[in-house]
Parts: sequence; structure tokens; C-alpha cells
Amino acid sequence: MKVKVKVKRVLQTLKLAVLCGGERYTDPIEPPAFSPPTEGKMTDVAASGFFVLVFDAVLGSSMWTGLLLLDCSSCGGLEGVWAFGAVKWVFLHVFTSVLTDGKPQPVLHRLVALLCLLPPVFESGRFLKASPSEPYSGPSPNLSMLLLGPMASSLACLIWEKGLSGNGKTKTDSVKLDTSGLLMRTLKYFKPDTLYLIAAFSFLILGVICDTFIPLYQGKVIDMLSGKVLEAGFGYALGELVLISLGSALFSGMRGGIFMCTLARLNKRLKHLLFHTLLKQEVQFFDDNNPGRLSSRLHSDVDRMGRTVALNANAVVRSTVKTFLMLVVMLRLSWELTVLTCIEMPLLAVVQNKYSTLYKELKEQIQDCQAQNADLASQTVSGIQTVRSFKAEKDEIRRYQEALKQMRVVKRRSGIYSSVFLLVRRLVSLGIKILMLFQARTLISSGKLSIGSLVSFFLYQKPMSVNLKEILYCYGETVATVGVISKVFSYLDRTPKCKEEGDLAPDNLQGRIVFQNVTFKYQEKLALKSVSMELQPGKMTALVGPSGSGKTTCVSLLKRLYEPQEGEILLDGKPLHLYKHKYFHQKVTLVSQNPVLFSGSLRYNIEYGLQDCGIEKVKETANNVNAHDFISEMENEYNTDVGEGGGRLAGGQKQCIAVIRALVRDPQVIILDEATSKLDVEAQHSVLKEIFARGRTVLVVAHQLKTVEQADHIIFLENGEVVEEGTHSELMAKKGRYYRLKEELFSQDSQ
Ligand SMILES: Nc1ncnc2c1ncn2[C@@H]1O[C@H](COP(=O)(O)OP(=O)(O)OP(=O)(O)O)[C@@H](O)[C@H]1O
Repeated sequence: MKVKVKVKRVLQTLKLAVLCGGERYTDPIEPPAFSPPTEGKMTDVAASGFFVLVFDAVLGSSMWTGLLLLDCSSCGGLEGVWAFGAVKWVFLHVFTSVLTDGKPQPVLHRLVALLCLLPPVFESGRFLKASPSEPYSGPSPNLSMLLLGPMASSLACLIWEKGLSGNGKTKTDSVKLDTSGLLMRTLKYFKPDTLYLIAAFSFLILGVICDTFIPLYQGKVIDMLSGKVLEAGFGYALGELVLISLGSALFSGMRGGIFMCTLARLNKRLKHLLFHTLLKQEVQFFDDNNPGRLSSRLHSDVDRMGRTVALNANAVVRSTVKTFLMLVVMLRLSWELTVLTCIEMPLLAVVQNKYSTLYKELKEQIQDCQAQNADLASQTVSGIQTVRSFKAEKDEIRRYQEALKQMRVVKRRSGIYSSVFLLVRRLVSLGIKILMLFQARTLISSGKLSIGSLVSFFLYQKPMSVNLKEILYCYGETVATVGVISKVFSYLDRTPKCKEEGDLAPDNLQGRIVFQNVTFKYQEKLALKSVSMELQPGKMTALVGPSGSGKTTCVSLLKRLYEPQEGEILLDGKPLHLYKHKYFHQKVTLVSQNPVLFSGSLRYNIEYGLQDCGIEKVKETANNVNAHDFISEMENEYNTDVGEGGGRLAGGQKQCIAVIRALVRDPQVIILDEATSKLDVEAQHSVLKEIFARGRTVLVVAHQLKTVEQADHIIFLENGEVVEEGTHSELMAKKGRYYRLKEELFSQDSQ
């Protein structure tokens, strides 16, 4: 135990000396303050790696010194080399644990494994290649071999850390896990298409097998053309080539078709699920997320997510199988040229990995810009009347131009990165190609390679690098799409902040509404402060107050579009959330000043959300509010299309349709938010008469007292508080707070 502590302290002293860059440092217990923590961590790993390499060199030279002193020419043959590797692993492992206080980083594990494995693997290769005339004699103490192992191991670790396993600076294991977790989760959505996928992958593998053998047969045919093989076999080889080519075309076509079909099914499922989840969210969610962004998630992001995962899985499997088969054939043709081809791979992987990291960030930025642009354009187009009436076209164009400029900057950056990446990739490929041509000349002149085989090799080499590039590209593309996938899943996983649906649906509902100390905030903005009021059945209550006083908020809470943070709203003595949703929204209906109509027929809009409402009931209700006549005069009567947002109807007609839509539901509570302001006097009269029938509870929202003279009870709201209430005449007679506050309004009303 004491020895361990001593070793540790010595190591710490050495380590800190290195970390301090050779500066004088006396106290080994108190380490100097390292600057940024991540930098410190990386230096720590580098220092530990350095000590592992030194310790490995010490172990290696001790073994050779021991063998020389004991006068042993062999170190036990191949078994001895493997045994020494195992012993070395134990020593290095313990050393690394001590060095890192029992928490060695994964990179150190990899370094130790490589240092211990490389020499035995190399010696095993030598053993297998040894000819019977020169049998394997075991390793010899060679300085270059002693240096090569540690150098190759360090380089491999460096390439892995800096290039292949991420950007080498910030990527943590949890992020990696998250990426694979997200991809696995996306794959799970393919479950209903398992049969399709099995068929597609089977065709894919058959197609790949056929593809792989095409160049081999082409090479054979070329050798036959040059007269190196018997003429008789020519027709047979040509037949095989045609057959394989036909098979490749057929299987590839089937594979592509089935994949596209599966992708379409996945898209449909995901979009349906996302739309379903979105519609379940509370209204506040839609206040916080603008429609452009949500629609972009629903359309382009889901498409991209499915496409990336499905097509990339297809491409990766195809390219991997193809690469493996081609590698086998290429190794048989010439292992020297194959090694050169394979050198290209890690180099390209490093470049691609760097590019992928940058590309991922840029993709996310471009996506956000696109959503913002779409939102801006749709807002302007849908509000064109307002834009035109304020002559704000130039402002809107400028805003849109600025958004486009922002996107152009990001896209330009992406373009520059992509050209630099392409340049580096091409240069690497070119360098390797030149080396291969030199090697091919040597092989052909020594008779180890025929021209046909060289042609075959080159026919393999191009698709081989295309396959590798495809694998790397798919990897990059998948990494870039992880952001999109996680956003889509974040919406899919979102639990709506609504109370659970109740099961109350009484046949007889009186419609008595009570607000009990209701307080409500929009995010940080307080809109209602402890509001208490009562709406009586068979009576008309008016909610009056200046703009921003909280009238609409009261209505929204009563319609359960939001939930109060404090207090409760009761319907016939029961909290609203205890009622069944459908029942509740049929019994409590709202008609607003600017009702929203959907494109479709009048009948569709009136029956909206109702399953069992016949045309007779629609006609009867329309008749009751004197709307049947104007509807009958329309081109297709109740089947007349109202246009986008009801644009083909006049304001008063829209209000009339909204009133009918509310009344066909047989409501017990009706909320009129300046709902009849655009109707003529006669129409207003018939609408109000119908509304007040059947002892309904009526809540009317208004800005001015003079518009609600017929109300049984008036509640005056200001700054989210009830400041005054009573009948119209009581309020007019009162010289209370309301009149002091609103003298102007009062004098206007009393005129
Ligand atoms: N979606 C929202 N997000 C944040 N604040 C809001 C939201 N809707 C309303 N508010 C704020 O809540 C307060 C009350 O608004 P509310 O719409 O209820 O007033 P109102 O009396 O209906 O006004 P108006 O008569 O003009 O319609 C206002 O200060 C308003 O700015």
C-alpha cells in the first residue's frame, strides 16, 4: 500500500513537471491552477499517454535486456510473444489505473490494447507468411520494430480521437449515446413495415452480389479478347456477364421501389402521429411556438427524418456489403494495390468527419432560417389586406430581404466549407492514384498481374471508393439530421400541460358559472387578479372594460383554452375539467367578433366537429336566426364554398354562420364576444331572441356600457380586476369608483 502511494506521488511529480512545461515546481501535493478545465483534461490525457508509452518502452527493453543477459536467442516463439503481450497488458493496465487514480480515459484503454496487441499480431502475420525453406525464427531485438509499435499505436489513437470519434473537442459519450438512441428510436417506427424491409434488404443483398461480380467477368472477357484464355469459354463468360448484369438491374429496381414505398408509409405514420400530438397541446404551446416553425417540423423535418434514416440505412447496408465483397475479390487480384486503396479510407474519414461536424451546425442554422422565412412570408401573405391598407409592402419586403440575407450568409459559409472539403478529398484521392499507378507498373513488369486483372481491379477500385464515400456521406448526413430528429421527437414526447379529461356529461345542465378568485398569467404577464363573478342561467351578464382589461382572458379561461394558475371556475358547482371535453364544448359555446371559418362548404363549417347533426337541424337553426334566406340565395345554398378563412362571405354573414354553428350544438352557456357587431338591427334582434330562448346563460363581452343596456347584470373589469358590478341603471346611478376612473366613457354613455 505504501509502495503504491509512493509510486503515485513520484508519478504525480513527473506528470506535473510535464504539465508545467518544465517550469520549476517544488510542491508535488498542491498542483498548479490549470487554465480552462477541458484544455487541462486534454493535456492530462496526453501526459498520461506519454507515460504509458515510456513505461511500454521500459517493459520492452527490459525484456530484451533480460533475454540477452540470460543468453536466450529465442523468446519462446509465437506463444512467447503472445504471452509477453498478455503480461504487458496487465502491467500497463495497472500502471494506467495508478496514473489516473483508477479512472483511465477510454483513449488510454485503446492505447494500451494496441500496444499489447500490435507486436503479437505482426509476428503472427510473419509466422503465417514464412515459407518452409525459411521457417519462422521468432522476433529479434530491432530498434525500428521497437519504435514502430508505439508510433503506430499512438497515431491510430490520435486519428481515432481527433478524426473518427467526433470533433475531438466537445463531443461527450452522452451525446454519442443520444445520437444512436435517436436513430434506434426512429428505426422502431419502421416496425409495421418489417416485411417490406425484409424484402427490400433481401433484394439489396442479391443486387449487391450481382454488382460485385460484374467487373470480375468484364476482366475475364477482356483477357479472352486479348487471346490469353481459350476462345470456347468466351461465349459462356459473356452469357454469365449478361445474366449477372440483368440480375443486378432487376434486384436493384425491386429494392429501390420497396424502399420508397416503405418510406412513404413511414412518413404518413410519423406525420399523423406528430399532428395528433400537436393538436393535443395546450393553447399556450401554440402561443410560444409560431405556426411557421410547427408546420416546418410537420412537413419538411418529418420528411427529412424518414428519408435520412431509411435511405441512409439502405445505402450503408448496400455499400458495406459491396465493400466487403469487393475487398475479398480485390485482395485476390492484388493485395499491394488493395492496401494502397485502403490507405485512402482513414484519410478521407478524418476529412469527412471534420466536415460533418461543421456541416451539422450549419444545417441547423439553415433550417432555422428557412422556418423563419416561411413564417415571415406566410404572415405577410395571409395578412395582405392589413399590409396593403397600411402601405407597408416596402417594410415587409425589407424584412423578408433581411431574412433572406441572413440565410445567404449561412449558405455561403456552407458553400465555402463544402468546396474546401471537396478540394482536400480530391487531392487525397489523386495522391493515392499516382502511387497505385507506380505500383501497378512494377507488378505487371514482374508478371504478377495481368492487364485484364488490372482493368478488373480499377473497375472495382472506383466503386469501392464510391462506396466508402457513400458510407461516410451517410454518416455525415445522419449526424446532421440528428438535430432535426431530436426536435421532432421533442414534440412527439411533449406531454400537454392540460388537466386530464373528466367524465361528467349530465343530461340536465343549468349553466350556472362561478369564477372563484381566478388569477391568470400569460408567462410573466399578469392578466387576471383574483377575479370572482357569477353568471346566472336565463340571464345575460355583460363583461365590460377597456382594452387589455382581461375580458378575452376570462372568456378563454371559461372555454378552457387556458387553465387558471389560482382559483377555480365552476359549472353547476363542478370544476370545468371534470366534464367530458366534447360535452363541455358543446354546452359552452363561443361566438367571437371575427369568427374563424375554414375553407369548405357552409354546411361543413356549421357542422364542424359534430358527427350527428343533420341538414334539417342546420336549416332549422338558420331559419330561427333569419339566415336561411340569404343562404338559399347563394349559388349552392348550404354547399356553397366559403373560401379561404371565409373570405367569400361578408363580415355580417360570417358572424351569422358562427352564431348558427354555436346554436346547432344546443348550448346551455353562450359567450358573445362582440359577436353581433356586424349584423344589421333586424338580424341582431332575431339572433338575440334565439339565443335567449331555453333559459340559457349568456355572457356578452363589450367595451362600452351603452352597447349592453339590455344586460341583466354588468361586471366592469379594469387591469384584470373586477372594479364595479350591478345592473345598467344601478351603474348609471352610482357615482362610484368606475365613474371617477372612466369619466370620459361615462359622459359619452350618458349623452
Ligand atoms: N397570448 C397572450 N400572451 C401574453 N399576454 C397576453 C396574451 N393575450 C393577452 N395578453 C395580455 O393580457 C392582458 C389582458 O388581455 P385581454 O385580451 O384579456 O384584454 P381584453 O380586455 O380582452 O382586451 P380587448 O378588449 O382589447 O380584446 C393584456 O395586458 C394583454 O396584453
